[in-house]
Amino acid sequence: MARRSDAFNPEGRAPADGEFARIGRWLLPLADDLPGLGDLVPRTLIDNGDDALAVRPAEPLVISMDMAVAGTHFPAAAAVADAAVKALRAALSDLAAMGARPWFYTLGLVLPDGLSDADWQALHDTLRAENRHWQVRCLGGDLTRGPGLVFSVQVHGLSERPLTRCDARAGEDLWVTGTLGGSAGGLAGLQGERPLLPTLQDAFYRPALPLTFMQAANPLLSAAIDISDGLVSDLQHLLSASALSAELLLDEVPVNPDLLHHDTRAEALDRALYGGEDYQVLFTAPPEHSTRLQTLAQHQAQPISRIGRLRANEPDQPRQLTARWQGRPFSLRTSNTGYDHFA
Ligand SMILES: Nc1ncnc2c1ncn2[C@@H]1O[C@H](COP(=O)(O)OP(=O)(O)OP(=O)(O)O)[C@@H](O)[C@H]1O
Ligand SMILES: Cc1ncc(C[n+]2csc(CCOP(=O)(O)O)c2C)c(N)n1
Ligand SMILES: [Mg+2]
Repeated sequence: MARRSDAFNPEGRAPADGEFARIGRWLLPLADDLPGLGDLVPRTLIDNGDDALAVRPAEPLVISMDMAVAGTHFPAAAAVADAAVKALRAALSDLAAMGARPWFYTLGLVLPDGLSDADWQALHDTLRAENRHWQVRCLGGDLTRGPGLVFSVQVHGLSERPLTRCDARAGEDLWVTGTLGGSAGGLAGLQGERPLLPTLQDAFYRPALPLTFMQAANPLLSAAIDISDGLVSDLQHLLSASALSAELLLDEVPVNPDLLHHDTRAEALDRALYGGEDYQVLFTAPPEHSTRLQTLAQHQAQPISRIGRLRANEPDQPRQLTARWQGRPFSLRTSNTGYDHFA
């Protein structure tokens, strides 16, 4: 039975709008049981509210941390609840890439002055809805005041067989989930560079993670990586880790169709290849699994596209990434190594 400290029952000891009261009112309840969580409920030994959490995982624990900073990962003017969803989904996407099932997360929050009760309520309600949607709970975290919004989300997942970036093999197919480029289109809209379509704004703030599909497909796959920096950049991470070359078939790349309201096909393809933050998963699998993968994807209404093939590196040659588009060789900007926070 988990032990729970009642240190956060302020009962007149702490100011009603102080740190402890806010944690008690808005954050601790995010650890509450959710209907339908079933055996995913962590067996906690020491619950949230103490100095630290203690848990006993029944399977290998898969851990990843992601930060989201106002002005860097989302516009400084973003609503706190929108930013929270993006931060949580970006973090959970690493569990999708590992083929792991989410267990719980911990949440570091830096909040600016002047957050209203309505903002807190929206933050709480949104995270509760996210928890229910992804079948996950927030079991702890940290809260401080600072000059702007920062989220630091550490996700904890479970998997008997976490997928890596380094186990792809020559001759296997390259696949990607969902559609690409929508998040970059949404960001361009939010920044006033093009009209803002609600579907693209959603692609930016609320990426549709392939979590369920990746858990079910895990036994059929050899390697995977989530697309945070951009398809070309993240594919190169996978190729480096697996010491392989690849050819991309650009006509098969699932460009978000809503981009075509305002982009040419070439502009939309560019966002799909280099935009990043779609938080879809690029994965590899032997060709003999392709029918099973397509059937599984259909059952789950999860779009997947086969976008290329892996091959061995030429002897004494560096890894190569080539592409074809509309019947012709297409020159990729392979020097585009994705979003670099310090370049
Ligand atoms: N401060 C740090 N201390 C130790 N290791 C770090 C630190 N920052 C990053 N790393 C490690 O570097 C690797 C790459 O980190 P990165 O944040 O780029 O992860 P990613 O999954 O490739 O991208 P994303 O964060 O967009 O999901 C990870 O394995 C991560 O654990
Ligand atoms: C305001 C604003 N400006 C630019 C971007 C674009 N951007 C920021 S981080 C990142 C890669 C993933 O980040 P990380 O490697 O930290 O996980 C990208 C494509 C944005 N989202 N918001
Ligand atoms: Mg990642």
